[in-house]
Amino acid sequence: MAAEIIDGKAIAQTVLAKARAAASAFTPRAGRPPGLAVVLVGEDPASQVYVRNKSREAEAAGFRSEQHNLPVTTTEAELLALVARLNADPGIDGILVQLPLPRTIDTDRVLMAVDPAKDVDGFHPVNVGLLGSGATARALVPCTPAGSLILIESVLGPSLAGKQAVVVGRSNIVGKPIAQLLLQRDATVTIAHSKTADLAAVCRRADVLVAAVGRPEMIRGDWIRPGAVVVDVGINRIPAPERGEGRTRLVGDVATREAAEIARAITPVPGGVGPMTIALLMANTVTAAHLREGLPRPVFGA
Ligand SMILES: NC(=O)C1=CN([C@@H]2O[C@H](COP(=O)(O)OP(=O)(O)OC[C@H]3O[C@@H](n4cnc5c(N)ncnc54)[C@H](OP(=O)(O)O)[C@@H]3O)[C@@H](O)[C@H]2O)C=CC1
Ligand SMILES: Nc1nc(=O)c2c([nH]1)NC[C@@H]1CN(c3ccc(C(=O)N[C@@H](CCC(=O)O)C(=O)O)cc3)C=[N+]21
Repeated sequence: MAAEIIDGKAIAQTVLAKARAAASAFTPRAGRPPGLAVVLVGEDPASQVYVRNKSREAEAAGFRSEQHNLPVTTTEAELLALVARLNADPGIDGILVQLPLPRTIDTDRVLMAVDPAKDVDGFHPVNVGLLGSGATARALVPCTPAGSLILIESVLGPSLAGKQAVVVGRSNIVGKPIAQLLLQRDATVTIAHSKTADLAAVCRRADVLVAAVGRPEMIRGDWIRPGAVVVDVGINRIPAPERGEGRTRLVGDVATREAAEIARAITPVPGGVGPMTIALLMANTVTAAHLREGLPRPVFGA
């Protein structure tokens, strides 16, 4: 039996509709729209595409939207000065510094300089700590993990009690926060990584399998537990000579076609987690705006 293909694009649209509605109720109450500033250092073409999509969505949601494109030669001091200016701007609720930053810049120092109340990526240690201690009512939760959870919820509902969840990948921006969210929903969580022995066997235990590795189609069909829900966070651009000379295509970390023979449900790439990430950025910006104005936190889940 073929798996349900979880439609991340459609579910992202429902989140975006809620974010737009919350923004249009917020604007007259606060006397200003929610504001989002996206900062890009350098000219990585993939980052340019993502940043442009983020700014476009922010405008469609009725936000004040700023995009700051800085040259690759920008110093850490210059970037910190921009962050300080955005922190001090009362009309800016969300600050996103696109990663990766050039190697000449200390990423942690920049992420720690963002006002935690404006940290719509959820990368500041204050928000990491709030998430880890279960204080999610006040935390800004990272976009990709929050979006992944909504996709899981669309199949299994809010409770993961009794389920085994396996997250492959332990990065601070994806793997670890996803594991925290799954734990909070009462899943029994395993975090696997490059030093894990017999990864295939670990994955085979998963009722919920999240792949956040960055290795094209590494996770094969026979690693999937029959009936599992599979979330493929990976975004890998690989050569696609069948599409013509020099062409490429996007694939995830899971061999989707193989896995779909075994799984209950699976997210596609593209059209799965990626669109959710952008939608949750808009949701987090509206949330930050409400919290900063002392208004009740809006709800964006399924
Ligand atoms: N859809 C979206 O919106 C987003 C997608 N992504 C994508 O998700 C993927 C992961 O991103 P990110 O977390 O930032 O990546 P990182 O490179 O920071 O982390 C990758 C993780 O995978 C682990 N890993 C690497 N190779 C293996 C292996 N052979 N077996 C098991 N584990 C392995 C690493 O282990 P170790 O810690 O031991 O090195 C590490 O924990 C990428 O493809 C990225 O493009 C990222 C952000 C958003
Ligand atoms: N501070 C910061 N925050 C981030 O959230 C962040 C970041 N830095 N750096 C890079 C990663 C990657 N990321 C993606 C967002 C959207 C898609 C997305 O929309 N993907 C589409 C396809 C897009 C395409 O065709 O290229 C999809 O999967 O359907 C993908 C990846 C956010 N990231």
